[in-house]
Amino acid sequence: MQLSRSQLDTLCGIAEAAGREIMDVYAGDIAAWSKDDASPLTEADLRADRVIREGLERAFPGVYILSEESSSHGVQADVFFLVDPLDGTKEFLKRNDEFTVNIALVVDGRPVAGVVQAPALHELYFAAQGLGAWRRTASGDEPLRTSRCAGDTPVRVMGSRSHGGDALAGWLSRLGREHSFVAAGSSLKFCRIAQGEADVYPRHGPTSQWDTAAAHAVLEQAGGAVLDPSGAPLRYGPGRPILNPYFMALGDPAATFPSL
Ligand SMILES: Nc1ncnc2c1ncn2[C@@H]1O[C@H](COP(=O)(O)O)[C@@H](OP(=O)(O)O)[C@H]1O
Ligand SMILES: [Mg+2]
Repeated sequence: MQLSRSQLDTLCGIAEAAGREIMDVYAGDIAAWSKDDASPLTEADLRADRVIREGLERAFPGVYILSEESSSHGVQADVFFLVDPLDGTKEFLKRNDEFTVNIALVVDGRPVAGVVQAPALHELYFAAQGLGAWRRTASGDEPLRTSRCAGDTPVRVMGSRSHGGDALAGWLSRLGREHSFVAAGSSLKFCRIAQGEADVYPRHGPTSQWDTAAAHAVLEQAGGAVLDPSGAPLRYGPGRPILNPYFMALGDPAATFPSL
């Protein structure tokens, strides 16, 4: 299944509708409670999830949806939507604007299309196989292309605002090259690489499939890659562990960096 341009526009519209729900909650007092894994949940996650599920069911009837906030488990599907209605809930609660709506289409384990919307930043990233990768702002749509990472230039490293730790510090010391470090919440880290503003995002901590799939599609279509510790592209599916392995997202697939 390959999306047409109008189907990709439909996915963008669904993400924007979810973003409006999130911003509605963001405008008021935000009540939060803890999920089983101790991560936070808010009314915004649930409202965005409902809008996305309704939108996808209407536009793509019969296609399975695996969402962080609502899923039937144990389903085997070669074609499915992988959804994180609000990635960066901690950033949302801290009110630093770095949270995103994420919708990916996965076919045979690969994210073939993805939409990442940052409603508070008024940025929309979208991509699909055969249609390229794009960033939409108030100024219009611009095509995304990653940067090449020459060996003699400083490396621009992206990392989590909320999760990092000793493993990241160790990796930076093994990098052995001049570098800058920029923190960002949620899947925006992949998007910054997709738009050529950063080179690499080494993730040494847990993430789930829905945290990465949509932005993975954007980065791949912009010329980058998301690799597991063996150097193979990260893969997705309801039959796989929901937790991703550690990974490295990079703009220049030919660049060499220390292993995770
Ligand atoms: N212990 C853990 N287990 C699983 N996922 C975790 C985790 N700690 C952080 N994450 C994931 O990392 C995401 C945030 O990443 P970052 O810190 O880079 O912004 C969270 O997304 P949510 O906000 O959707 O829960 C969460 O899914
Ligand atoms: Mg998430």
